[in-house]
Amino acid sequence: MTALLEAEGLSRRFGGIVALDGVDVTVRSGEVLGLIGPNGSGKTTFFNVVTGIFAPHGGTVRFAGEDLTAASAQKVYEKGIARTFQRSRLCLDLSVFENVVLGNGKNLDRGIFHALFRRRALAREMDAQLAHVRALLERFDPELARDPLQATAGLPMIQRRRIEVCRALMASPRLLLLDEPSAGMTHEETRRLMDDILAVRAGMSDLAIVIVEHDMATIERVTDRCVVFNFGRKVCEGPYRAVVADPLVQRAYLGDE
Ligand SMILES: Nc1ncnc2c1ncn2[C@@H]1O[C@H](COP(=O)(O)OP(=O)(O)OP(=O)(O)O)[C@@H](O)[C@H]1O
Repeated sequence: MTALLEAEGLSRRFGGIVALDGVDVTVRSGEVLGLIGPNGSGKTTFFNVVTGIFAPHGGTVRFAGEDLTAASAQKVYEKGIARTFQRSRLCLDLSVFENVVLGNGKNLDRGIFHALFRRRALAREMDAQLAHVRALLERFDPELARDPLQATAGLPMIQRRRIEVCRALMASPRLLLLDEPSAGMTHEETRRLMDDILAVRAGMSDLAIVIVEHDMATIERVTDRCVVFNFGRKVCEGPYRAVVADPLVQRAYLGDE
């Protein structure tokens, strides 16, 4: 598998806190990489720096051979990296369809004149979008696909997570970053969501996924490889079984005693 994302020596500080301290992380095309580590070890900061939310204070980010160091969030997204957030980012007043289609800004941004004077073309595009959203939702949950115009408020957490993942996939990314998808869900809901994500990914063989997750059963089940952070540094990488057996990783989680 070829390298899709190559982060080298990535650093980021917040005042006196060194959230990322020169980490090297490579993500290969088509793999599922688990990014794990104790609270505050820099996992979300890594996502934020890679996706252009925060500029790095050192190091480089290359994606598909292109330098994306300090690129804007919009550019990173256009180049094919999509993400979900730890806390739900849905607009609860909007419908399921509207929430998902927000992820397709790349293709819908035609400007006000298109909307005002090319009404028929716009209607055709909206119909195509609806069909696309429906097809995507169908792969996650036929229940959601049956009524994409239903309100998002009131849906259970697992449906909201599915909508967020669909929104990220609407951009047809090559790399999907999932930040604690199990947050706020039961073990059973997490298992079902991960089953869905893996099933969808089976039809997208080149899609690489990086998943930040505290639920180790999920990490063990879905990842090909793991990278472990502690205090902003990479302490270990390898298959799940090897990393959990590593004394440095055990010390990171359990302390020195
Ligand atoms: N915007 C910010 N401003 C100030 N400090 C921040 C900011 N973002 C992260 N930090 C700090 O950087 C360190 C790493 O945080 P980060 O959220 O990346 O860790 P994490 O591994 O994702 O943690 P968790 O598993 O709890 O989500 C922490 O000490 C955190 O308080």
